[in-house]
Amino acid sequence: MSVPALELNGLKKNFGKAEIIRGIDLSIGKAERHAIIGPNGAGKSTLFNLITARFPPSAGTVKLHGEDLTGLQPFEINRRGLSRSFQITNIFPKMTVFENVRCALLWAQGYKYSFWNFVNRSRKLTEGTEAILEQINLANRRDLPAGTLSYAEQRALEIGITIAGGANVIMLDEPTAGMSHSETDYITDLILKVTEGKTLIMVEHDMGVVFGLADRISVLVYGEIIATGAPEAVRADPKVQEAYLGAALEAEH
Ligand SMILES: Nc1ncnc2c1ncn2[C@@H]1O[C@H](COP(=O)(O)OP(=O)(O)OP(=O)(O)O)[C@@H](O)[C@H]1O
Repeated sequence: MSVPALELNGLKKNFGKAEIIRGIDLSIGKAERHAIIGPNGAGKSTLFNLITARFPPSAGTVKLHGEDLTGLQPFEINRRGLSRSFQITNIFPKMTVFENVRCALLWAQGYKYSFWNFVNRSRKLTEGTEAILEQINLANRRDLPAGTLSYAEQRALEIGITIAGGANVIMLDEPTAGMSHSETDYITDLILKVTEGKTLIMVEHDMGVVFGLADRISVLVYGEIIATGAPEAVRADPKVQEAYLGAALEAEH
């Protein structure tokens, strides 16, 4: 069997006496699209923060392509091919769309705040930026300040920033939160396109998006995964219906 893209073993997180993540084992394959769903407060964001080393775990390990990430800094994990977005919009509103993506590419390539003269001359960087703008359908918006884009376009830009470094494991935290139906469909198609051949790990509350995108789903309830499997198997699981999905699907209608 090939090495999983991401592997969690016995992962736990306590805040003080509160056990928030209570022993998670999960293996996510290469090029798999995996959704993590569950009620508010179940620990989904905390789990994301553990995987990306924003929080140190209280116990357990996270492995990326078989390599234990214990003790690494978030940027070191990023360099190993894992990139995440945040629930909050994370763009520079006064910079143009083009500059936002170029900046993300620069970071990915290890540049910091200097070298602007060099940057202007760097054809490779410009071409890389243009390729990402095409992928996220924002080529015709390239010279606008990012803050003037529509909400859905800003989220698309954020996805562009997340994929800019060429990571092969992409983590998206509620990518369609706050969107209309048409915006949600638009972003779902975009995610399918830009994660082709990559591993996607996504927290999402919109069940239409989850069932449209995910190869497998894990259901997190009170810090534990109560079910993992293909969408239809998870949907039919009585434990999942009782703990979450019954209410979540009803809320959609
Ligand atoms: N830094 C922290 N210190 C203490 N408690 C925290 C901290 N971060 C999260 N928690 C608690 O951990 C629990 C899980 O929170 P988390 O944000 O991970 O849930 P979630 O599943 O992402 O929720 P939502 O769907 O609402 O975003 C909550 O009870 C929260 O109050």
